[in-house]
Amino acid sequence: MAPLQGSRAPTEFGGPLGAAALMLLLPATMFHLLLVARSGSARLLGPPPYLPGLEALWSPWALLLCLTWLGLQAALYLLPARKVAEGQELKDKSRLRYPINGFQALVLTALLLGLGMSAGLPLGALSEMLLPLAFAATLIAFIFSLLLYLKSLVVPAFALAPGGNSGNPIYDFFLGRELNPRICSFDFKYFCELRPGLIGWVLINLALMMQEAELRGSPSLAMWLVNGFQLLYVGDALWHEEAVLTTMDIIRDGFGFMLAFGDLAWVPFTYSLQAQFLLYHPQPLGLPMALVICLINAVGYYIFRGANSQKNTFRKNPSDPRVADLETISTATGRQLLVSGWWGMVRHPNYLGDLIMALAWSLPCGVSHLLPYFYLLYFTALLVHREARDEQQCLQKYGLAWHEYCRRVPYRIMPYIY
Ligand SMILES: NC(=O)C1=CN([C@@H]2O[C@H](COP(=O)(O)OP(=O)(O)OC[C@H]3O[C@@H](n4cnc5c(N)ncnc54)[C@H](OP(=O)(O)O)[C@@H]3O)[C@@H](O)[C@H]2O)C=CC1
Ligand SMILES: CC(C)CCC[C@@H](C)[C@H]1CC=C2C3=C(CC[C@@]21C)[C@@]1(C)CC[C@H](O)C(C)(C)[C@@H]1CC3
Repeated sequence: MAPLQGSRAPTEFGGPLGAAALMLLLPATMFHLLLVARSGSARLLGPPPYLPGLEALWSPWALLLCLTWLGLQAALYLLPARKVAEGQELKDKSRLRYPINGFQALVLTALLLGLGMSAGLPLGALSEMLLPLAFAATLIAFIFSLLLYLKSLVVPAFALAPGGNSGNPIYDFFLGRELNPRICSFDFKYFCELRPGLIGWVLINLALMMQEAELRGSPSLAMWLVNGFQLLYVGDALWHEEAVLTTMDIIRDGFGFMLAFGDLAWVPFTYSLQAQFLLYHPQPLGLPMALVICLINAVGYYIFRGANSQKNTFRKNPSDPRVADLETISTATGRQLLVSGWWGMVRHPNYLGDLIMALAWSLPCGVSHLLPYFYLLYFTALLVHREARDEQQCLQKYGLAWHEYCRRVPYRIMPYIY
């Protein structure tokens, strides 16, 4: 077993007790949302319409379907890539290599699906299987996290994540002990972060749209908007796949239950909540309102993409002409911090853009129910918490220079508000 030297006190996410609570609360919330979305009243805050028995949750076919999906995405991951990118420098000064072929996986999945559907594959039927599929995905995430935890016990200390190496098994199981678990060149965390869950999310959305077309003759305008916006988001993530290599999930967090469940179950089954709601609760949406919502999504996307690309370009090459004129602060580490452009507006402009898009994804569902706004509420909490975690890390990394950045750019996410 790897020694626990350098282990940190388990303080994030409320320590071991918080981690244990989240491991129960997150799957329970996901099942609550799935049940409520199809109920007549669709009340986010009320009790679930019924408690499903094991026969409604467990289906060997659903498990087989989930495993086939993971197998297909793993096979697409292993195909030759247009580029192989290097990750950030690790503790032992080495850099891992990652295939950049996520967008190719999305296109190939769409082609395979098109072929399947033209041969009579009833994609809409997937919408009837969401409960057993979510159960199977949760089961897979639990077993997978357990295997990852066991694997982490035999790796050298330098391979452990700074946060999930506290010595408390519950906390470490939740946060993840090993930073970059791999078998040969297959990187489990990088694979799960971007492919099965994100592509699965748009697949579920499409299935819900097909089902709506079957029930009502054609998909509603609201369903088109939700599908279009979220496809753009997923397509964008896979197109800019390399950028994920600098996120805290890849650089700092281990791969444990939080990310395994988040990637494989939470993302596909809760991020598709608006489309689930629309299938069972059709909402009228006029063209002028639809145009306003498209504009809100475009503004959000413009800020999100602009901010993320500006930082990535700057981090890759500060003398790139697109960022060379921006004002910066020097830090003791040799790295610089941007203080003008998007990063001079607030300290997390990318979060602001992401939140504006989240609003645009809920608005097509009208304002009669709170349920479709769950994503916006959850995402606000996630990003506020994430911002606090990142702030702490930047303070540790950059010290006085970070204080100076906070002085120059006082707002975190929303100008003049937060
Ligand atoms: N849809 C979803 O569920 C989720 C989406 N996201 C999205 O993922 C994206 C990535 O988010 P995340 O990884 O949290 O954080 P960021 O992309 O904001 O990265 C934060 C890092 O950027 C660097 N940085 C911060 N300020 C500056 C500056 N002024 N100049 C230069 N570099 C700076 C620091 O790292 P360093 O200095 O080491 O480079 C810091 O640690 C966001 O767009 C977010 O909205 C995130 C979580 C969930
Ligand atoms: C289940 C818990 C509440 C927490 C789980 C969090 C995860 C669901 C998210 C952590 C960071 C994520 C990112 C994306 C998806 C959600 C998770 C995995 C992301 C891939 C979405 C698309 C974006 O363009 C991105 C910037 C690539 C995102 C990276 C972070």
